[in-house]
Amino acid sequence: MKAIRVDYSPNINGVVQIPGSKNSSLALLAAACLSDETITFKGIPNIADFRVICEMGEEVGLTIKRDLTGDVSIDPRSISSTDFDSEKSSSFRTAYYFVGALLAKYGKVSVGYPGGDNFVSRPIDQHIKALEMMGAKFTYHKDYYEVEAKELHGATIYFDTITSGATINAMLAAVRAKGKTVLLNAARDPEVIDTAIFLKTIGANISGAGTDTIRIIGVNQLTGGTHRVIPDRLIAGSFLIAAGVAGGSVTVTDVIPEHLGSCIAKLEEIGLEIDVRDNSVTASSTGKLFASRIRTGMYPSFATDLQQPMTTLFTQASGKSIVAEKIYPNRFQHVGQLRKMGADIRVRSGVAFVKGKSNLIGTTVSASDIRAGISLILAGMVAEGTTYITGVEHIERGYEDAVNAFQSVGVQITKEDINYKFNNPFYGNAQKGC
Ligand SMILES: CC(=O)N[C@H]1[C@@H](OP(=O)(O)OP(=O)(O)OC[C@H]2O[C@@H](n3ccc(=O)[nH]c3=O)[C@H](O)[C@@H]2O)O[C@H](CO)[C@@H](O)[C@@H]1O
Ligand SMILES: C=C(OP(=O)(O)O)C(=O)O
Repeated sequence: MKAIRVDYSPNINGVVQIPGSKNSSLALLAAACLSDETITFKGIPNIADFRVICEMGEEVGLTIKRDLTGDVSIDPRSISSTDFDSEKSSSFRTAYYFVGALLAKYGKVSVGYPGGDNFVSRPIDQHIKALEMMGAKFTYHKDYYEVEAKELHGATIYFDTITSGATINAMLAAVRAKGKTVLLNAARDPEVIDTAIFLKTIGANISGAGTDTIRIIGVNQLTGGTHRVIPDRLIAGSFLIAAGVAGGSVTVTDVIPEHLGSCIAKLEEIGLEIDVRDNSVTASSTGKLFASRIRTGMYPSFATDLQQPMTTLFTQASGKSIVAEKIYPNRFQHVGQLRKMGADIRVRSGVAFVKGKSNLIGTTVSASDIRAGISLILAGMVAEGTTYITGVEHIERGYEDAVNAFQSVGVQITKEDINYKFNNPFYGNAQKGC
């Protein structure tokens, strides 16, 4: 079994170059299929989700190639089928974007049910509602669903809840649909804007992305083009939080600081010194960490994907902190693992009450999802002794090389095969039973 090993690493220091955003990349890879020519993307991270999309795409004739410079080219002209393998398409979250992107052109798409990080409930009713209002018909099977539309038409769609996924999916479907689509109560996330900017580059008629009303007028043809993916604000935020947990100073470069607004403001409140430049942000500890509260929300509110690393930071702040998780009220799988390391956290009805400062102790813990994994790496940096984190495959869905990135700021971290350690009495620190 692979595990990430983290040894006590106080006072981290260094610079991390932030890669392209996973969440934008997942939307863009599907959006490219709307084109009638070849698309080139710069900055798509080589994460597990990308690799599975390449495999899934290859099976239906969708050619996705990465060249030696890291650029990814996609040629949608060779698509010969729109029946995606259900197992592969269920191994990540966003296979549903291929429905939105391919439906107008091909009239029928089948994919597996969405996978990705499991927060108990992640409905897709707003995706279904939007596509049905545009004329799509869903048929549900045990492991996959089929979506058909003789002709997709524009519609005025009001989202009952703000959702980045359904906003992007409806936008993809509307680009080649007949007539005008208006999306009301749309998500304003940077990834929505990035997808819209790319689509406009290749000829889509979209206005209003970044506001809560997006208008799309369907077009018949889209050209090729080149687009650079926006930087991953969630990786950047996690490294800034890391400086608070371990102490020291971390600079994240190649970022769009505006995307980190709520995170930066919170870190300042908690006691970190933040220096914002044109395309970099530095977080430095001041030796003080104040207890605080966060309430997650859709952009520009505090991102749910930074809630888990922030919870680790609160374990190191003296006093009582409160974490209200409003997007995924069950996104607290990391809490049990942090408690195993000595954290004092209670969860009630979607709210975590964190009492700090706790002296954490290294042990074997398990990452249930990407950000839970990151929160455990951060905890391992200040825990006494050694922490082993299993569930590495979850972390690798979102990070190309988390170990290398954390090493670059001085964290003592490696990826190891831990089976032999469990069976070897000389490795007393590696405990079983995660
Ligand atoms: C690949 C990707 O981009 N993943 C991100 C995306 O997920 P994802 O796109 O799945 O999340 P959404 O923005 O859609 O979800 C926001 C909220 O809307 C709810 N909802 C969503 C769709 C729907 O049909 N019905 C519904 O009720 C969700 O349960 C959640 O409470 O945004 C989440 C919220 O910022 C992030 O945690 C994920 O990292
Ligand atoms: C929840 C996440 O990812 P996904 O939506 O891909 O499962 C995440 O990136 O934290």
